[in-house]
Formats: sequence, structure tokens, C-alpha cells
Amino acid sequence: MFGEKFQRTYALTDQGVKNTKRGTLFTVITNLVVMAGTGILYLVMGSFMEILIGKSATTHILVPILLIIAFLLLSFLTHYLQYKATYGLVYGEVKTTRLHLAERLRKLPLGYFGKRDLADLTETLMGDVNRMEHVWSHVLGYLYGAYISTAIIAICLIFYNWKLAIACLWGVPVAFALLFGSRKLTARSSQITKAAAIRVSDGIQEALENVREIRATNQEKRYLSGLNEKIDQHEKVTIKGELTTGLFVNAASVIMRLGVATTILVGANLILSGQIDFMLLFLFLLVITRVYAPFDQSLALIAEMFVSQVSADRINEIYETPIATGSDTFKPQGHDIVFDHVSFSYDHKEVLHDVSFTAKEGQVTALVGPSGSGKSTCAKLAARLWDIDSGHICVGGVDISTVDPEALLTDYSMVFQDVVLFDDTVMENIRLGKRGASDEEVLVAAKAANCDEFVNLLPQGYATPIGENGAKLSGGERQRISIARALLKDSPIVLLDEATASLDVENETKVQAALSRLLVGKTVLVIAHRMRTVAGADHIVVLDNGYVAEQGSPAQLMQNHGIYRRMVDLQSESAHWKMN
Ligand SMILES: Nc1ncnc2c1ncn2[C@@H]1O[C@H](COP(=O)(O)OP(=O)(O)OP(=O)(O)O)[C@@H](O)[C@H]1O
Repeated sequence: MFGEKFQRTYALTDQGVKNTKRGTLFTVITNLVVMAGTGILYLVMGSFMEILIGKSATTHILVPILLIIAFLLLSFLTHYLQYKATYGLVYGEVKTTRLHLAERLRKLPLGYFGKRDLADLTETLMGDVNRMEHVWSHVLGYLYGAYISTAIIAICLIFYNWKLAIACLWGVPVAFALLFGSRKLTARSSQITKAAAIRVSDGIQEALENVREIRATNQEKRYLSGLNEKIDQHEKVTIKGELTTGLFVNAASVIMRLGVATTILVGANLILSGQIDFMLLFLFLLVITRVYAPFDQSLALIAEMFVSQVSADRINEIYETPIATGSDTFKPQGHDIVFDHVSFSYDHKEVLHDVSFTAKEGQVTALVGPSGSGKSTCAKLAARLWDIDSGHICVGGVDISTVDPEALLTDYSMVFQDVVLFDDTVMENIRLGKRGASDEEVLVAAKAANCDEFVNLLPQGYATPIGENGAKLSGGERQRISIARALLKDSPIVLLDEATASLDVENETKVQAALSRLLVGKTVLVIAHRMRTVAGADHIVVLDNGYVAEQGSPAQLMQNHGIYRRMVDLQSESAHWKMN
């Protein structure tokens, strides 16, 4: 009952399954204790009836009083234990699930984030886990407990009188069959509602991220009406979904209650034919109210359980996406990066074909080629941000697919155009390069990266907060912080997306000076957009449409009269036009 399938269906952790078992056990005990209360009532009524018809009572008056006191105490205790087991433990499960998901997301290949965007993933971590929390705490223990206790009670009732037992309980399986029959419909409408909710949060997030562009292009009205439409659609599908669920839940509840009528009818018939006495019918009528009670509570929740399947599936999808794994230690012999017949696809579309080249330690290797030829992809593969389809990528003789990405990246620094900064001080943003670096170390790196001069103009110097993603800094300043980080890390491999392309001349000179300090003696793989910046490279790999079109030193390639030569000529021509 609580096997692997159960765990997967409700996206539970191992501890969560244990908690659900406990919750179920205490629910069964609680239901049986409550049912015992009906027995006591039956006993009291029996004595009362005996007195009414003038017989002397067969049980002493103290017996029911003591039983009632015992019942109240036991009932209080079992309800308390049930509450603790069903609600109390769930908060821990919510926390563990969120931590597991966050840890898993951290290790997922980058390609995964192209499939599910930020709003979508946030919805899983917050919304889907919240929905599951409700199911874990309010549904599972109660429902499974109700199944088991009702089965026990049903066996007892059949033992007493099978005809009355059937009249009393037939509604339960029929009501459940109806609900389970509607499962697909409910799950489908829940999927539609979820998709609509994600469209709304996507829309809001997009508006917040692109507020500058929206204003600059006077798109506010268009944007708002688009968002309005998404919200209306969400409202419409939510109402429709709730109506569908409500309809089935109410129908199931009515069917179950028909059991009261059939019990009275069959019971009256049995009394008239002398097969049972009135007290037995009375007992069944007492029991019936208690048998339905846990299900009544659960019926609406069952529907919620079906709806929650979408959330569980979305959580499971993160758990089940394979992560890049490998050895925790990375001990290469030197830091040459070797691409050996590497092919790679994004979503089954091959974008790199049989790429082979070596980026030697102590040298600058430049990747050049037209836009979309695969330069950035090569750089990302060199750091195992994705895994390749075929071939090998080795660093210092070690195949990087055998190394855990976290261990591997300790030997890499990356300086990309889109610098990521955090809403913290300049000092802390640089310190990210090396965990635990002292203030002195940070300041040395910052000076070497030419950060000093602009940081000293900030109101609190290195202690100045720089706003979300460094909103208060210029492009060149952000890049110098990123170079300072790399200098502080001082790792043997540097991946560089031609960091100076979008800077003005003064900033460019400063960033170049900082870079030249960073690159000494390292294995440098640079993605170059401008030919003049690669003229000083030791080795150039020219990519064209995912193939290596040519490679060699700048001088060799100039003599080849191939793509490289053409790109150099074109860029110097355009520079010439600009000057005229
Ligand atoms: N995340 C992605 N998902 C799917 N396809 C992608 C993804 N990133 C890049 N591509 C595709 O892979 C090919 C190579 O892209 P890549 O970014 O490596 O080229 P590039 O040479 O660096 O281009 P640019 O100079 O314009 O930055 C292109 O066809 C691009 O459309």
C-alpha cells in the first residue's frame, strides 16, 4: 500500500512515507475508538429500553459511566496523536522537499532551464509544494485510515447481519467509483488551470524584468491588455475546474448518504419478518453515521488529491531529470583542454559536429566564426555546463565527463559579457570568487582589475551596496568586478567571452589591462567577436556552422585566405568606412 508507487504518486520523501504510515495508523485507531463510542451509546440505550419496558437493567449503572469516561480520555489521546502524526510532521516534510528540490536544481544541466523558466520553477518550489503539503497533512493519513477502519467495521457488520451491512455500506464503493472515474477529467482541468497560472506569473515576471524596454517602446497599454487577458483566462479555467470537481464530490456524497435510506428500508423489512429486533437496526443506524463521517471529510479532499497529481508530477520531473555526476576529485596533469571529435545537440538538433582542437596551457586560444557558429557552446562544453553527445573533452588528460561539475569548476574562471552580480556590497561581490578570502586579498584583486578608482568614488567605497544585479554600475565597472573575482579565484583555466566588445575606448583600455594580468600563464579560451583582439592569440580555431573550418596561428590563417582572412578583411574595411 505504501510502496514506491505510492511514494512517487504523492512526491513524498522516505521520511514522508514513514510519517504517512504513522498518520494512517493513528487515524485507524481514532476511527475505531470513535466507533467504540457508538457501542457505548448502544449499551446505554439498551439499559434504558429495559428500564422503559419495566425489566431490571442487566448492566450496573456504573459500567456505562466508567466506559464513557474511558472513551472520552482515549478519544482525546488518539485525536491528539493523530493530529501530531498528520499535521505536526508535515512542516518538516515541506522543508525537506524544498531543500531537495533546490539542491537538485543546482545540479541540473543548464539545458533544463531552457525547458522550464524561472516563474515555472518558482511555482514548483512554492505553489506545488504548498499544494502537496495540504494533501500530505489533510488527505493521505485521513483517507487511508478511513479505508482501513471502514474495512474492519464492514467485516464486523457483515458478521452481525450481512443484509443490513450491504444496505448500509453499498454507497461507499459506488461513491468512490464515481470519484475515481472522474479522476482523469479532474486531473486534466487541473493541468489547464496550472498552465494558465504559470502564464500569468510569466507575464508578471516578464513585465518586471523588461520594464525599461516596455516603457522605451511605449508598449505599456499593449502589455497590460495582454496580462489582463491571461488573468481572465486563468479565472475562467479555475471556475470551470472547481465546478467540475464540486459536481462529482456532491454527487458522491449524495450517493453515500442513500445508504441511510436503504438501511431503514431493509431494516424495517427484517424487523417485520422477525429476523432482527429493533435494537440491531438502531445499532446499524448509529454505526452508519460514524462510517460515513471520515469519508465525508475525505470526499472533497480526494478531489484535491487528484488535482494535486499535476503538482506531484512537476516535482517528480525535477527529481527524475538526470544530473551530471562524477568523481569528487579532479587531479589533471597540467591544464591543456583537448576537444577530441566532439559533437553536441540542443534538443536533438546537432549544433557542433566532430570538433577537434587543443587549447594549450600558457596560451590564448581564440574561438572565432560567424554568429551562431558554436563559439559559446564550445566554451560551455569545456566547463561541462552540458554533456556532449559523442567524442571526448579532456583537461590535463582527464575526461571531464568523469568529474563532478562542482569539483571541475574549481579550476575554472569565467568572464562573460553578461556579468551576474548580487544585491550586496562591492566587497562581497568580488569575494564570491574565493570563499573565505580576506578583505586584503579582495582589495589586491580589485586594484589589479582597475576597480579601485571607480569604487573610491562610491559613497561607502567597497562597502557600497550595488543594487539588484549591479544596477547602479556601468557596463565597464561590472566587467571589472567580474575580472577582479576571476583574479581572486586565480584558477588555471580562464574562459573569456570577449569581454570588452561593448565598452567605450577608455573603459576598454582599463578592462584590457586588468585582463592581461588575469591571463598570464593560464589556459585561456576566448570567444572573440573582433578580429583585432585575436591578432595576439597563440592559436585560433575558426568555427563555421558547427564545424572547425580552419585552425592555426593568426599568421598561418592570414595566409590561408579562408574564413578568418575574410573576416579580418571585412572588419578592417568597416573600420576604415567608419573613420571616413
Ligand atoms: N540554449 C540553446 N538551446 C537551443 N539552441 C541553442 C541554444 N544556445 C545556442 N543554440 C543554438 O546553437 C547554435 C550555436 O550557438 P552559439 O551561441 O554557440 O553560437 P555563437 O557562435 O556563440 O553565436 P554568437 O556569436 O552570436 O554568440 C546556434 O544555432 C544557436 O541557435
